[in-house]
Amino acid sequence: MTSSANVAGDNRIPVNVLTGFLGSGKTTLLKHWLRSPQLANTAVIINELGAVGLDHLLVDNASESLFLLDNGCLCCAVRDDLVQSLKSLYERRANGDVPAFERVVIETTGLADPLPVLQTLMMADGVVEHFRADAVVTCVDGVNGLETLERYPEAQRQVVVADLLLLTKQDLPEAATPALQTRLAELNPMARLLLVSAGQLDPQLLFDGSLGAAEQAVSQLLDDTTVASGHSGRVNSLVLVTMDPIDEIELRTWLEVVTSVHGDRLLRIKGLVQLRGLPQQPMLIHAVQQLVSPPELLAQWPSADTRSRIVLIGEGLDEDDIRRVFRTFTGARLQDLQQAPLALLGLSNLRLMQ
Ligand SMILES: Nc1nc2c(ncn2[C@@H]2O[C@H](COP(=O)(O)OP(=O)(O)OP(=O)(O)O)[C@@H](O)[C@H]2O)c(=O)[nH]1
Repeated sequence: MTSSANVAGDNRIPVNVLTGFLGSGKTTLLKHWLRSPQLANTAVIINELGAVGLDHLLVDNASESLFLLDNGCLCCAVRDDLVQSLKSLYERRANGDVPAFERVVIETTGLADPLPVLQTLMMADGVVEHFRADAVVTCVDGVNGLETLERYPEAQRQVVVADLLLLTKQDLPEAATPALQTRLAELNPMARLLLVSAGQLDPQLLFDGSLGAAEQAVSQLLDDTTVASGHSGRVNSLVLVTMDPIDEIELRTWLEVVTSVHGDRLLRIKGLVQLRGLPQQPMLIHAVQQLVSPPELLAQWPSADTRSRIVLIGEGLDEDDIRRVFRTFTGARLQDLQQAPLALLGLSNLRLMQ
């Protein structure tokens, strides 16, 4: 089965699950895709870990159908909320409250096991009547991917369930492709594999019938007993929030220090930072394990909130220690968040936002 245009008599709205481990390039791909005319009528659901969702701010979706499911992992205790969200999305579409989208893309958290998400799409009452699971797209980090596959069962399951595997970051000299490709072919020989740089991939692929659909991938995963299941369970996240502007050099130094001190226990940093002397233009920072991306000055803040917000995800991160080191390097006073600052997997509330 392939995209809606090719499924005779099936008028249900196709849903693509976009998954991949932390920092593998999902949002980069999504941003690129949503600029293309083929995906102009696409509703997007972004599921994020951490007490402060940022990805939805960074995706400049031309349509108004962009939703954030934050603070919990779709595959865990909050699965019912995905059902409610899809039902509500469909009702709002029927009532003309949101544009008449023709496709949905769900970007999972980097730690999601995609199987329960797909099972929800395929079986939940109120969902299967209106939506059908289409191709699963999995990003695999071309730099860290091999090691990540060995360390994290989530990453393996994301690969096994894929119809399309995208090996990202091919522009980086650190990209270690051949061994990783061999491993991916072992885990999922059926999936199509493409090499990608900076999210540059034509979304026409979703429509042309060349990909499988999620059903195949799911049955493959259910049959495959060699793939480890579930969450590794050691991962936590925390967020640093401050109203104090931060010196750029101090910020860059802190980034180098925190990534090297915590080594491979630190999986992900992303944040928007208000620099001293530049109140109108936030700096976007990203690190994936020890690879720090060049910080990027954005033209403007994506929302009215101009506080610096930095999300860190890792294994057993000591929040007090990280806050102390951040204060030491930047001098910034950190806020205590109203919501629980440590958003453990699946324990927080899920909500639907526009
Ligand atoms: N050089 C290079 N950098 C990339 C590429 N794809 C993603 N990145 C960078 O990798 C970092 C993480 O990319 P994202 O697209 O945010 O990854 P993600 O999978 O959405 O991350 P999470 O939502 O945290 O799981 C960012 O700094 C991106 O700019 C690529 O193909 N080449």
